[in-house]
Amino acid sequence: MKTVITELNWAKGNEILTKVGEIIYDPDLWKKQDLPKVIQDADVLIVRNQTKVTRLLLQSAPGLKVIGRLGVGLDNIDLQAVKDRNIALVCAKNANSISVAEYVFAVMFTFARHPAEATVSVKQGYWDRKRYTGAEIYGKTLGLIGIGEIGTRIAIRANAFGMNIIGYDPFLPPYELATSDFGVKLASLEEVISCSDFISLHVPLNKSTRYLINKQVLKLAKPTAIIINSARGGVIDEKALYEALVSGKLAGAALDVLEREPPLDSSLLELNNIILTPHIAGLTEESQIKTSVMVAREVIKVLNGEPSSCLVNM
Ligand SMILES: NC(=O)C1=CN([C@@H]2O[C@H](COP(=O)(O)OP(=O)(O)OC[C@H]3O[C@@H](n4cnc5c(N)ncnc54)[C@H](O)[C@@H]3O)[C@@H](O)[C@H]2O)C=CC1
Ligand SMILES: O=C(O)CCC(=O)C(=O)O
Repeated sequence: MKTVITELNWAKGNEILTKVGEIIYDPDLWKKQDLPKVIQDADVLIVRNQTKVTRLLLQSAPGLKVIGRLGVGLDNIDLQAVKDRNIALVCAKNANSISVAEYVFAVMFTFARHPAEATVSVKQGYWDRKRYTGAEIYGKTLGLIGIGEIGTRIAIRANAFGMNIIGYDPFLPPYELATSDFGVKLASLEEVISCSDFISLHVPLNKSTRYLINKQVLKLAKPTAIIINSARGGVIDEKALYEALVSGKLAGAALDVLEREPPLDSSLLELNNIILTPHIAGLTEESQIKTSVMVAREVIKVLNGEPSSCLVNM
């Protein structure tokens, strides 16, 4: 069995795969011209979010049986092409949800208390306590757009901090709501945007969510609101976001994901009321060990014809 891993993976997962066959592991392979050649005799292809798994790329791997996704977002994979070829697709369901949830709290607290900025000012010799008067997140309203694996984990934690939680997710199966179990009051997109102090996005990027947060929607937000995007870049219209942040219609944004990664010359880079991180919300040591082991084990299960709870239904 030959497995090709085209992006960064943690050693534990690679060790499991090495025991059952040959592995080619090159964290930069996703951007190399010879990618199609390297995968031509592969049985398994393991990717993260940068490899573009197109119909054309799949054509260069006629014997491909399984694709493993070291994460959960599937927007870099042509799902129809995978289905047409009858290739199994497994993802690391849940493995990075806690890490993303904790990232959301990291940025909410950063906006509420400004620890990094205050550190800079102390190092510069200031002791300006009034300037760094913060705000509590207790009693504030958190609006969740998408209440799946990540959204629910955020809700559980937000409850512990005494936040009010509202959420928009039109695709939740009725039995799951029971979101009251997580303290989420369901509302329309418009209500969530207009009532929230913090708005956090947790939807996949697809046709229904591209530019879900656009100029019209942003107009509804409180001028004091902070928007957090750790889902996918295309979920927010970045031009509209820039205008809202510059004109004071929105107080701030934290973006872990962008339409173009890295952003290079984006006007968002000029802003002071923004936190920008390089797609690391789900990237912790713990989540990545879990991810690498989960994908390796589930890929092997699929190859052995055993059921896998990480198989993507297509
Ligand atoms: N920045 C990072 O490092 C990471 C980013 N992600 C992103 O977060 C996304 C969500 O991850 P999970 O919570 O694990 O996925 P999930 O599939 O468990 O939850 C997604 C939720 O979004 C809802 N949804 C779908 N379309 C919607 C729409 N138009 N409006 C409102 N809700 C909608 C679904 O019903 C579902 O409940 C991933 O697809 C991925 O793109 C995930 C992990 C790490
Ligand atoms: O794939 C990655 O490296 C980041 C995690 C992510 O975005 C995802 O799981 O969808």
